[in-house]
Amino acid sequence: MSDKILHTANLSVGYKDRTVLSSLNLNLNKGQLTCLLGPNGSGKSTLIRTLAGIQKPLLGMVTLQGKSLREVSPKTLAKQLSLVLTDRVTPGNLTVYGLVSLGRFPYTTWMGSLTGEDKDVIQWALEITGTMQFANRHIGELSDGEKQKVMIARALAQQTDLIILDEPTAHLDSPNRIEIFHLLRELVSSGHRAILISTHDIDTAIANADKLWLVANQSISQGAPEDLVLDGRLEKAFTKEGLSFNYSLGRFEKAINNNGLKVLIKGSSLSAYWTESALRRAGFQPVEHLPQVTIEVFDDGSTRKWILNNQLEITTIEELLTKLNTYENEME
Ligand SMILES: Nc1ncnc2c1ncn2[C@@H]1O[C@H](COP(=O)(O)OP(=O)(O)OP(=O)(O)O)[C@@H](O)[C@H]1O
Repeated sequence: MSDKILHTANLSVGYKDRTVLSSLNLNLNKGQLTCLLGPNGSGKSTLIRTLAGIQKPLLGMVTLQGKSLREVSPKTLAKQLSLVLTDRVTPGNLTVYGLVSLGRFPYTTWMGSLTGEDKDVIQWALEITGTMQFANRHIGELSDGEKQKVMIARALAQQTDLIILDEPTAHLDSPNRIEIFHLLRELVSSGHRAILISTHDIDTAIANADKLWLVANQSISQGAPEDLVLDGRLEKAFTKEGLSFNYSLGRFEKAINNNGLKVLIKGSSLSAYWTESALRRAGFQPVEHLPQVTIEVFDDGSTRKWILNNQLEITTIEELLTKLNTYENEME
């Protein structure tokens, strides 16, 4: 049995008089969480709609479980692929339980009655997504984060090996975003599912995805996040957005024309990491050579201190930044 759940061959996607992405030879594999990253308007939703069979390819083809998507009946498709579209309006008068049970539609009879097995699956979907506690509430009464988890529960109730989510973490706060990514990781860890999500959350995607699909030059580069970081493809894809990738902190930052004080940070503890983060935010330049100021960071797990230019002892990052500002002003 192949590990490939979905495959595209020379696929082009777009609209009648406009190709958005082309030459796409992509794979979604079992046991993998893939994140689709790209700037606004680069074609993520267009690709997702094409992979889900909602929109026709302009060229090439999509293969799902070894069969061309064109030949898969709607009922079979619903047993193989579930789709979560963030901005789709969900009827507020449905209860959470009612919405999640809609996920069982490919399996129920024409009368739509739920069997014991259907009910077990719904129960599992509610439990794993942590939405059981509000099963009887109406969708309209939920927060965005809760609603998003319910939409994922509905997709899970559909029991498909492929789940595609278009921006599932848009509108969510940081803890909820992390929780959703954590849930998606748990879902792929069972080994038989593949999950594709499109997101603007680059840092969380780098930390959690097994693979990235990176929109660049009207096509897509794919690879492990770390490979795309190290060979510079990730940074290149976002340079137009005015972002630069900070390789030591592993995250994107707004590219600034930085003429701040050059600072050498000595130390490799967690405190050194956060010192660098604070210094960059404040406009100082962490450097390896020819510093104007040297900071030694000490951290033995219980006490932290910073020694500025081998003399001045400082106990908080806030105080350190104040001292560096004073130092910089004196030098001008
Ligand atoms: N129905 C349509 N007809 C023609 N062009 C369209 C249509 N829908 C979207 N487009 C265009 O296709 C391009 C890709 O749009 P798409 O929505 O796929 O991008 P996206 O990467 O999902 O964007 P975002 O991150 O902003 O959601 C855009 O230039 C958009 O204007």
